[in-house]
Amino acid sequence: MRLTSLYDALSKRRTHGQKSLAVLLDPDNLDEASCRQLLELSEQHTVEYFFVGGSLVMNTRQAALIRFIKSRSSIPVLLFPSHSLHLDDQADGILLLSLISGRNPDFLIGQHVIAAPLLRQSNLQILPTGYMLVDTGRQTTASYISGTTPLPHDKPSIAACTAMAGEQLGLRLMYLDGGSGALYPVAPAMIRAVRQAVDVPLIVGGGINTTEKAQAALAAGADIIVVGNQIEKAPEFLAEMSKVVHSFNSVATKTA
Ligand SMILES: CC(C)=CCC/C(C)=C/CC/C(C)=C/CC/C(C)=C/COP(=O)(O)OP(=O)(O)O
Ligand SMILES: O=P(O)(O)OC[C@@H](O)CO
Ligand SMILES: [Mg+2]
Repeated sequence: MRLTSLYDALSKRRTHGQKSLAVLLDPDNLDEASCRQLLELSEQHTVEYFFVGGSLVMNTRQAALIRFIKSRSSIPVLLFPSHSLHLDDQADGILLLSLISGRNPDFLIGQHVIAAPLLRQSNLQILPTGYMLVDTGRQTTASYISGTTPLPHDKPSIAACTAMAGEQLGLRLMYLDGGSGALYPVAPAMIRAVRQAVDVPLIVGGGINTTEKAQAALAAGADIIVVGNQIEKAPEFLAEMSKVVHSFNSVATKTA
């Protein structure tokens, strides 16, 4: 299995306390003009990763979207797939999610069995990721589609034990996700508990739509924050998020 330069870079950043910004691009919501604008903004303001995916992917635009990004940007593209149908060799890597907050065997291992031979043949770098959906005020597409109950938002110890089990099973990243457009983001107490429970890099997303929410997630221990909806609504929010993440890094460097 390709465990990978992307993963090495990610863990090196974590070791050095360097935080990262991932911009989530949903093929269902992005036309070429908006994508072009986001690529321009990401040239002016540092973005470490593009995540590409959506809970449904109702059209065949994903391939064209990735081709468009790869022809114009050197920022790594990571697939964020909701299904084994959504593989695409043009991307650099894949967050190979196992939905460990749920008890649906299809999303714990079933989709992975179908994807395994295709992944073996592809050039995608594989990032095995413990994916935890967290209840953040309303049912999200991801929890509905996967038919799973998200983690209760005020039970950090359940999240910590879930992440611990995922790490013991060999997963190399953890992703705490409040879901697309969450009413409120994953609680800092939960992020802190997971951060203390495991050593692997921690991704946090869902409902990050203000500077304060981004700062709170980073201060609680997120290594990568993911922002989707708010950048779809207001592209200039990308610049704001880049500033938050990278000013956090410069403070960390100065105090190291
Ligand atoms: C093994 C492979 C290749 C796939 C399985 C992947 C698994 C286990 C997925 C977990 C369940 C799931 C449905 C995750 C959704 C992840 C995702 C792409 C979220 C982003 O989409 P949203 O933005 O939340 O949804 P909308 O499309 O509603 O905006
Ligand atoms: O779209 P938002 O709410 O930023 O969520 C991003 C992502 O974590 C959802 O899976
Ligand atoms: Mg979306």
